[in-house]
Amino acid sequence: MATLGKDTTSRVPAPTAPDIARQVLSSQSPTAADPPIRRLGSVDEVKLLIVTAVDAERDAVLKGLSVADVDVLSVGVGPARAAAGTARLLATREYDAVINAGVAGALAGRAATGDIVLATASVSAELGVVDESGFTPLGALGFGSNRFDADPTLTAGVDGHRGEILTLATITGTAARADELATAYPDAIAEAMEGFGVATAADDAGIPFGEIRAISNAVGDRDVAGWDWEGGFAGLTLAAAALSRSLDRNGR
Ligand SMILES: O=C(O)c1cccc(C(=O)CC[C@H]2O[C@@H](n3cnc4c(=O)[nH]cnc43)[C@H](O)[C@@H]2O)c1
Repeated sequence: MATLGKDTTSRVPAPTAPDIARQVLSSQSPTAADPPIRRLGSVDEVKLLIVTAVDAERDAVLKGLSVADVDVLSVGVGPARAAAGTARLLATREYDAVINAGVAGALAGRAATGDIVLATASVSAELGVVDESGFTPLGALGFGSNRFDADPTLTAGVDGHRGEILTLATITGTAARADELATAYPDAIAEAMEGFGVATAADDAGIPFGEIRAISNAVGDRDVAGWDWEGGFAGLTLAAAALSRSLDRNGR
């Protein structure tokens, strides 16, 4: 006989791709009441700000850092959260420079999982107009710019692939779009979601900017379950350790 009411049998739905991504990243937007702040030096001495999207990235960076005078904070996923969160942080304390760090997708075999990628510039691949003739960046329309050059001295002590890093509010999930981006941006190595936002806040505050990423996946057909988060986080820790050594050498 059919039973009415709640089914108590164990039909647990399989986790979806977004579920998996959320589990791995445990993405939380910090609130004023709960700032995920860990200071490595005294507040008065802090000069470098490292911004990540999520706590897991922040923790991977902190694992590699051995110098004082650096704040590492997570501000949320996407360019809007990145810009707003970074602007808020830059307003609270005087920083000399800001670095955006996190995992990223590699474009068309231009880097491998775990590789470190250092931005020569952070480029918004979406800010502009799309019509029959294709995409025209906002800069070409006379409204500001789609790209911010990174300060090479900030990441000079870190080994990795150097090139443009694209920022998208929409993650690329098809091979066709990945090909389009690779063709449109021959100097781009990777895509992520925050660099241009952090760079915008840095530009507004008049301080230098850098972007350091470690590859967690290839950009293309959506396969979040196949992303190598741990490989990406491990790369991020290595990059932070190299950054630490160079800051140490510079007497920070
Ligand atoms: O595809 C999904 O359903 C999905 C749901 C929630 C979160 C995600 C993420 O991928 C979080 C992206 C996070 O990591 C950076 N990231 C890493 N790889 C890429 C990429 O190939 N394209 C864009 N962003 C990437 C990004 O900066 C975010 O902070 C997915």
